[in-house]
Amino acid sequence: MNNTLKNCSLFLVGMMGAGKTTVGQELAKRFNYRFFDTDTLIERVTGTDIPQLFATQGEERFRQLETQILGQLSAQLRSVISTGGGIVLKPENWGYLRHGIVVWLDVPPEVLYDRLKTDETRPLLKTENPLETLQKLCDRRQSLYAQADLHLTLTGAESPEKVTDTVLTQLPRILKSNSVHN
Ligand SMILES: Nc1ncnc2c1ncn2[C@@H]1O[C@H](COP(=O)(O)OP(=O)(O)OP(=O)(O)O)[C@@H](O)[C@H]1O
Ligand SMILES: O=C(O)C1=C[C@@H](O)[C@@H](O)[C@H](O)C1
Ligand SMILES: [Mg+2]
Repeated sequence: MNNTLKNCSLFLVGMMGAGKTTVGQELAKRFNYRFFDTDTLIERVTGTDIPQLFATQGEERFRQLETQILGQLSAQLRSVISTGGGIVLKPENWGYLRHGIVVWLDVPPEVLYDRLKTDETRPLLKTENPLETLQKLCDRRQSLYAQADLHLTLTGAESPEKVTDTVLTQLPRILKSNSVHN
């Protein structure tokens, strides 16, 4: 199992609520790799939670910190790295993501809404119509997430373990076709 990734790292991207943190932890366990989560690390270095950080310092500051943390993590080998939903927005972040294999967990906005409707920790969803916000964000980001090496189209009914199994099944094909990692 440890050789499956040829020692490089795996980055999970996708919308908020897609399961990056949940599935990332499971993947790290299966590989016996270290697990990092950019959102958690931002909270740790700032000593603030994400809603508070957005409220006091704004999204732009959050995005700067996100890029800094991603840059540091991109030097890690043998790690699974779950990112924040907006990591794909900055072109420079792709320079870092390209240090590993990038997997897009693509979950319909209706499912994301269902998972997050009672969750208070996503400041971008503090709108009058969070479902519509999710739909718009999905539309706007679609072509950015599509730069991932592996696109998993999910219904939302798959368990985190099942999503993990699917990633593991697909990885050999991705590694074969991705000469950077060979
Ligand atoms: N495959 C799944 N099936 C059912 N629920 C799930 C699944 N994956 C994640 N969840 C649930 O959805 C919620 C959001 O999951 P998670 O925090 O892993 O998403 P995320 O992609 O990391 O979001 P963010 O970008 O905001 O960090 C959590 O309550 C989690 O338990
Ligand atoms: O989709 C986004 O832009 C975000 C997703 C979360 O993971 C956090 O990074 C933050 O709430 C912003
Ligand atoms: Mg997360």
